Amino acid sequence: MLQTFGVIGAGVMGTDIALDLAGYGYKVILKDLHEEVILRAKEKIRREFRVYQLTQKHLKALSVDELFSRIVFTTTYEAFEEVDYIIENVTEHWETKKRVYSELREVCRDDVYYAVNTSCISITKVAALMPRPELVIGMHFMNPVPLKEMVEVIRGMHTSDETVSVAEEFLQSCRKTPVVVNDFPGFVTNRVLMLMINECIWAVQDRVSKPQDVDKIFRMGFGHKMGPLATGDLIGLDTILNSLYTLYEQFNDPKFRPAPLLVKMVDAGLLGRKSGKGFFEYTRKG
Ligand SMILES: NC(=O)c1ccc[n+]([C@@H]2O[C@H](COP(=O)([O-])OP(=O)(O)OC[C@H]3O[C@@H](n4cnc5c(N)ncnc54)[C@H](O)[C@@H]3O)[C@@H](O)[C@H]2O)c1
Repeated sequence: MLQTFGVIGAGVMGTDIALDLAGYGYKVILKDLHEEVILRAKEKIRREFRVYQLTQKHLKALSVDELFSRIVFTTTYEAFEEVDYIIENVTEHWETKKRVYSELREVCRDDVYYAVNTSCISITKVAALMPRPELVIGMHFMNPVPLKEMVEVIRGMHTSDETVSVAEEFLQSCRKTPVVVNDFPGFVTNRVLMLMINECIWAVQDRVSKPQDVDKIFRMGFGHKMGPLATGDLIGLDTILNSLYTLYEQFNDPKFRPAPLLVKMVDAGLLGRKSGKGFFEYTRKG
């Protein structure tokens, strides 16, 4: 039975996943590189827990202390021999992910499952780094995790049927709906979403329209809950850029070339919500 989850990376996704899993009674070890990131993660989980409690029935009866008693915050791999399942959420950058998997294979038991939370990186390529590639699967959570029911589950070339079943059962235990797809650049979600966000950025760059109006067209014209540029800010513009580079390289297709305005914004540190400013401004970072 899966009891303890190692959640690697305490950024936008890792913090929400730790909160969500702990809310469903799982023990979580949340690891990032630096103490300051861990402190920010604690603060974010505490803040967001109160917000999610308003709408999530299962969180209403839980106190913040109970939630925190289920999460170990750390910058080391010390307790990782007790981990049954890894959910990896480090930066969308191949060399960064590669380093993390080379560390995990040294510290985790042989029977541990690995869920790669990635926007576009190949699950098959990550699995090739591991001694048992059949235990590696893609788990593309939607943001914000506690509010989004659908999870795109990606079957790598070597992912076993048992690994898929275990992933589906675990997600259902957290009231998620898994949709299983095959490993291909960007899967279904980001093959389409990244193109759409990028094309909207090109439209702003070409002065066709302002960010507010681009998003208004999608919200009011197409009934989207959130416009593409606000979605880009929510995801993180650095993650959008890295995803576009990956799609561009893997498909070898110029339709994925990032808009120079996106590159410039990332260079300037305008990353969206996590930095306080992207296409729109936010009163609080994170
Ligand atoms: N942001 C989204 O909306 C979203 C949605 C679905 C999937 N994803 C994917 O999830 C992954 C994480 O995205 P994010 O938005 O949380 O990124 P982020 O930049 O907010 O956080 C990444 C975290 O990883 C940490 N990290 C880097 N190297 C590490 C290491 N060696 N060990 C431990 N931690 C390390 C960083 O310090 C940072 O805190 C990416 O692959 C991304 O493509 C993101």
